[in-house]
Amino acid sequence: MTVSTARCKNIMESCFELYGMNRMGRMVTTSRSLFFLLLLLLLFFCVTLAALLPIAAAAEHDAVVKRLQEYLRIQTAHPDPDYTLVSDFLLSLATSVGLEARSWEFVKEKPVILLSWNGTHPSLPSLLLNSHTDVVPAQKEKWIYHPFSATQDAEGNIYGRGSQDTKSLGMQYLEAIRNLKAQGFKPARSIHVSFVPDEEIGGKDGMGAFVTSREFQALNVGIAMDEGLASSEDSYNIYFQERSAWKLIIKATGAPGHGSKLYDNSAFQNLITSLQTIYSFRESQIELLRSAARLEGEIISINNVYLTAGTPTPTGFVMNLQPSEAEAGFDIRVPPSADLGDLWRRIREEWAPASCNLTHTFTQSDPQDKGLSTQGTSRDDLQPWWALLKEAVYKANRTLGDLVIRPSATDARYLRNMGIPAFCFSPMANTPSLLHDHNEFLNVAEYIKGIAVYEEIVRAFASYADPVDFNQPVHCNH
Ligand code: MET
Ligand SMILES: [Zn+2]
Ligand SMILES: [Zn+2]
Repeated sequence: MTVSTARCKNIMESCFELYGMNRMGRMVTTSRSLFFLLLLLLLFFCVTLAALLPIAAAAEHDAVVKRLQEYLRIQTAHPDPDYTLVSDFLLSLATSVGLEARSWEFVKEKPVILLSWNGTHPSLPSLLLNSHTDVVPAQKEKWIYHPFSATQDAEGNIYGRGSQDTKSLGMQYLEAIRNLKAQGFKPARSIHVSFVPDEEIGGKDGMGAFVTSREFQALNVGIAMDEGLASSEDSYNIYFQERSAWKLIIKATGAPGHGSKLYDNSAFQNLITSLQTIYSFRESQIELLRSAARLEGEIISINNVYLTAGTPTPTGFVMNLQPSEAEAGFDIRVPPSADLGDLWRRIREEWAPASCNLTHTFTQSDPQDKGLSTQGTSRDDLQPWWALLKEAVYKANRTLGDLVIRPSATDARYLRNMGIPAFCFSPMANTPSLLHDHNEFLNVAEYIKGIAVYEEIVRAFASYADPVDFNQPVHCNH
């Protein structure tokens, strides 16, 4: 036998051994061959898993997107929101996530839905995650896609009324909880996810009715999260107070007359005198913004939302008649620090003085609401939650801006008015703020990152045990 033949034989023997066979073809159970067999099996298992995992992840991703789209497709715009469909949708989601579901009509046909995950230490004050189910109307002819189609474009942007305000947030809460459950997390505090109606029309019959109920009291809410605003930058916006919304109507009366006649004290002249004073005040506030002396939540904004006057005909207006009445509607936003006495005086004496035949009324936001919404959670009330929140967002590899005053209103004002600290935070960064605008959208990747952020927040808040509230050891499932 030559050297090369001998080597060849040895190699063949090794190969047979590898497959557990000797030269006679009988099975030989050597520990080496068993090891290799197991290694092969393991390799097969890993390859199969590696092939299947992305398929499962893609299916899960699709399911997450579908749930958001389904919610966005429910028509909940005022004046005719379909709260019945929303209730059915949310109650069925509660079952799939494994949450206890309750629904109350504190006001008929305006359901408040509450989905709860009971904590291991239910005596601890609970965490409330709030969003609203209603949306503002949308002019479909001004949108690229139908505002209730929830169309996803090639870049992954999902268009829909409510995609920022606030259907995405409601779904992110539930997706985060779904994931935490899958990870085996056990909250120490109970977590309640509320879906309330009518926020966009003042919230009186929604959160307003809910916070004054016995059912709400029984929840013993210690900390709440509500809607924030998208940030066009890399860091998220976060709010701890908000401006209150006043809805002012100014009416002018004046002498009617022929369209050709020039005279003083026409209704339009009186209204325009008022508008000039208002617009010069408005300019002073814009200047504070321009010069960066104040942030948007720190100035008083006033904007016209309608103007009405004239004598209508079936095809337009009578064109040679000066009307005896003219009216303007305004949206005013008032920061908590504003001198309310001064604003009242301004309205009475400068914007709608009786001497110019002007009168004013308020709609939707009543004087009580002004008192209510100017009360904010102080920075002190927000400890330890603010520290926990910052850490949670950091853990999710995202960044958070400073705590500031939100320019527009939310239902959090009802909670703060009950003494409950509340943050307004929607995890939407690198996103233009398009709430109430045409073509409201949210990118799906940003939406999914937001779920991870809320996972960390819920984990941190629900695990936190204040020694004052609680003197037994809490199992914190970090
Ligand atoms: N969130 C809406 C807004 O700020 C409705 C608030 S009602 C006071 O306009
Ligand atoms: Zn909103
Ligand atoms: Zn809104």
